Amino acid sequence: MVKPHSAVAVRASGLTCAVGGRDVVTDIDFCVPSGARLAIVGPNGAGKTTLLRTLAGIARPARGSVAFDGVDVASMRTRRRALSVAYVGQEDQPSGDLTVTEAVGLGRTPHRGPWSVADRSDRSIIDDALTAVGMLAYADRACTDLSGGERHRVTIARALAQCVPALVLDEPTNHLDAAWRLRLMDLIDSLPCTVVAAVHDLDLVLRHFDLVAVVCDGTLRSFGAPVEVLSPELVHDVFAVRGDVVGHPVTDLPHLLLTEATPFAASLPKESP
Ligand SMILES: Nc1ncnc2c1ncn2[C@@H]1O[C@H](COP(=O)(O)OP(=O)(O)OP(=O)(O)O)[C@@H](O)[C@H]1O
Repeated sequence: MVKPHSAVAVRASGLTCAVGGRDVVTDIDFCVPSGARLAIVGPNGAGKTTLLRTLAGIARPARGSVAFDGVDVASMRTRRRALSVAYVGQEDQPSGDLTVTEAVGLGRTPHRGPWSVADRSDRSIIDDALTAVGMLAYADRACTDLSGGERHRVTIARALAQCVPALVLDEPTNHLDAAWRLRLMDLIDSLPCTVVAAVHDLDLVLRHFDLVAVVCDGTLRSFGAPVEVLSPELVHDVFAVRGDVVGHPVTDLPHLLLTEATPFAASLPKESP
């Protein structure tokens, strides 16, 4: 099993994130305790990716700051940042020219000195990461010869091999089939690091995350425990759907059922006479 280094607390303070010269989310304040899992939810275009990229230090904040255990991410040198946080984007793909092992091995780069090659410990971590995502049997295959879901699992494995105290994942279940969606969530549950992930499936948020941040209309609409935040009223206001928490008939665990989306056409401007 891959053992990321110890977890960090992630704090956003007065954070405003911009893309294309436009502020997308403003004045975000929250703290994710060390080792906790935060889901970021919101409608399409709400600014989740923009916020995640800023949290991971890939984009600079327009205003405010992000700190890992009190250290400003924007002040970190590239290597220090790569030892602190791994980011997997929504559509990130391993480079086509590499084998699966080589692509996952990129996660070990920040841990090595210049000109050094992967040692036995690196190879063991790479194998563990591939095992965790069910891709060890594909280790010698070219990444070009993989399906979309398999490539995505390799990208997740690269982040696991980075062995960092914070993982930032944009839609981690993208491209995955039903079993791998659940396996990946169980894997994320088992990691000792802090996890921040944008997630569209609110039912997964309810069952797998300690905290949820709802981003809507450019602000942090709500933050807290999923079972408290994802009320029918909020789900209706933010997502324009009906959301009911119901007990699973076999396990009795709470699940969020989404039904009755407000027709989109109803919110289009009427044609003038
Ligand atoms: N490169 C860009 N230049 C200008 N505007 C952009 C750019 N990328 C995204 N945007 C806009 O910024 C806003 C936030 O985009 P972002 O990708 O952060 O949303 P999101 O919540 O992750 O959406 P989704 O759920 O669809 O993935 C959107 O209105 C989007 O159209």
